[in-house]
Amino acid sequence: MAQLILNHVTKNFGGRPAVSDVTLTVRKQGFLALLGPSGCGKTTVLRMVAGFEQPTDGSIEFGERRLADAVFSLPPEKRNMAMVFQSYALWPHMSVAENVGYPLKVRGVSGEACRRRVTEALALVKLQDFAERRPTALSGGQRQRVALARCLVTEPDVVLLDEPLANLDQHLRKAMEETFRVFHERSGATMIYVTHDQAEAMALATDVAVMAEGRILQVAPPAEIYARPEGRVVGGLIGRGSILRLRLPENAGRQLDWPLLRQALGDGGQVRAGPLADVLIRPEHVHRAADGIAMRTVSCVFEGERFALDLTLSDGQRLKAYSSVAMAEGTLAPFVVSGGWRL
Ligand SMILES: Nc1ncnc2c1ncn2[C@@H]1O[C@H](COP(=O)(O)OP(=O)(O)OP(=O)(O)O)[C@@H](O)[C@H]1O
Repeated sequence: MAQLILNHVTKNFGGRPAVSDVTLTVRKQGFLALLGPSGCGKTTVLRMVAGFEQPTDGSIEFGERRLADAVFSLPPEKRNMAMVFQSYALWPHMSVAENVGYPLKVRGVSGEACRRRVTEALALVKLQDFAERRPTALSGGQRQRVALARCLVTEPDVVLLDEPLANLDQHLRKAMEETFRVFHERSGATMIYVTHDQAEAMALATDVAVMAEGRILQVAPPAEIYARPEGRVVGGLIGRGSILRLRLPENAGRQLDWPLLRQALGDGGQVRAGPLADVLIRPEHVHRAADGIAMRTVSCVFEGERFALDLTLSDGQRLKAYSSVAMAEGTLAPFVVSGGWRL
């Protein structure tokens, strides 16, 4: 299977750019999550890949094959791709098996071959016992699994998922994430998954691309983008944390350790001369310890497995932390910050 490549792709609607100069390679059999705030152009990227929109500029290739550019666009049905929407788009008058088999019927596959592929696809999403039901007699999660099975049955090269879990509750989303993971492993398809839920993106993807205002800001594997985000927007969007304005020594690297942070965070900031920088601090790097810097607890919220603290520094900046024990609001206590990342 080939790589999917977007090469300086731009899409304007009525002269206004929805997508600007996007260059992106989705490695073969990769699972790319496209993440970003509402209106940043995620769906437009997906629709251009699927063939429902044509780029205003740039090109889209699948391996050696050009799918689209400003003057040419291969029709969607010739791209061997499948798209899954948040609305499921199932036919209510057909049974689950008929819904799943429909794309095969359109392609002229019938009889035993069709039945076998439908059974296999339903087994993959664990719905083999629901073949004769109507979609209306299924839960939201089951309907989404039917939509996945229908997409899988044609063995597409690329699967495009547009916020497929947006209509499901938190518990079901977790269960469906597992289904997507298995689906990706077994199908071997290249997948692009649009979401504005960063936790979902991190849990599922082999690579995360962050978009804002029509542009790609960073593409990296989940652990990499979490540890080393580029800039305030990505740093603020991925994971939890606080972005502080700190004065750092001229020669500071990007990965900041406690001795350096102690100087930068110390009463009023002991580093006087260096430039001001945005520093991302993850809550799991803030611990209560006797040799730390005094911080005041503003709020303490029980989150089940731990407490989430909101702390203030002496200069008024806020810092998030986790704690295994409750802290009374207003308490002044010493905390160590074991790591930070200069954005
Ligand atoms: N057919 C269209 N005609 C005009 N403008 C459009 C069209 N489709 C999208 N846009 C505009 O392009 C921009 C990007 O929209 P898009 O749907 O790609 O964003 P998104 O990141 O998927 O948002 P959301 O997360 O809310 O679905 C928006 O400003 C939107 O209003």
